[in-house]
Amino acid sequence: MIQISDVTKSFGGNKAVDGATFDVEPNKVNLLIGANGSGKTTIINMISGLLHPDSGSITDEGADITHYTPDRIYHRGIMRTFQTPRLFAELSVMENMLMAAKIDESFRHALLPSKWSAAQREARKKATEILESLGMGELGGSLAYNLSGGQIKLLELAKGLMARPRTILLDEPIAGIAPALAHKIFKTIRGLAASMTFLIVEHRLDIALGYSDRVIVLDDGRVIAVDAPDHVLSNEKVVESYL
Ligand SMILES: Nc1ncnc2c1ncn2[C@@H]1O[C@H](COP(=O)(O)OP(=O)(O)OP(=O)(O)O)[C@@H](O)[C@H]1O
Repeated sequence: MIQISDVTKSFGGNKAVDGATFDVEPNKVNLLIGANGSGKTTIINMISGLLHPDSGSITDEGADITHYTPDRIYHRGIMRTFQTPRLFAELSVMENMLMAAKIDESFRHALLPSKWSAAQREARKKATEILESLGMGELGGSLAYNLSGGQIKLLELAKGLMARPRTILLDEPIAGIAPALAHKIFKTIRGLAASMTFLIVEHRLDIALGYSDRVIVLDDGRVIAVDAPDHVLSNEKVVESYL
């Protein structure tokens, strides 16, 4: 479980996150919502090590990761995606997937060509499985710049899964995606939550709530509610601040 405890982060005089405390429960789809500028992405950036809190702490399975660098966070099994996908447009879908593969430490240190090719074969197999599970099995050879907006979002998720994360932080995974594909992305997330933890920032509540287990609501950098998806929209504080 990831625990965010009394975390504060300011940019100049602007308190983006102001004493936020909440848990990211394991094997659940945890949804993080709030108005524009309420601090959601800043929290994702702090959990993934891109930013560090001014005060407060972040723990993962009891370990204090508050000041870990992004690569240490990644090697703990915490993976993130970005609002704007970061792909290599000139490379194929499969090549993008292979770039995201986590090479086992022993292979990195051994530097034996035979081991590298074994690692590559394994990564390619894993990439094929993930692409197929997301209905993108046919697209391995396509150049990333030929993908639709929805397929790009799916590839971003697929790349995230290549590192076999325990926890995955998704920043607006369905922004700008047509409803049918958006539902498909969330259905996939729902299925994966049996063996993985999700913390998802998303504005499209009409879709996201139906696939979430719990909702954390931010207002002006503070957590104002942690509620069940079917109660959150009638929570007075949430209606007042966000809806
Ligand atoms: N690097 C930065 N430098 C200065 N101010 C920042 C920076 N990052 C975020 N902020 C400010 O911190 C506040 C919270 O921003 P953040 O991006 O975390 O909000 P958000 O809830 O993710 O918003 P959105 O829903 O629009 O993505 C905003 O006032 C924003 O302008």
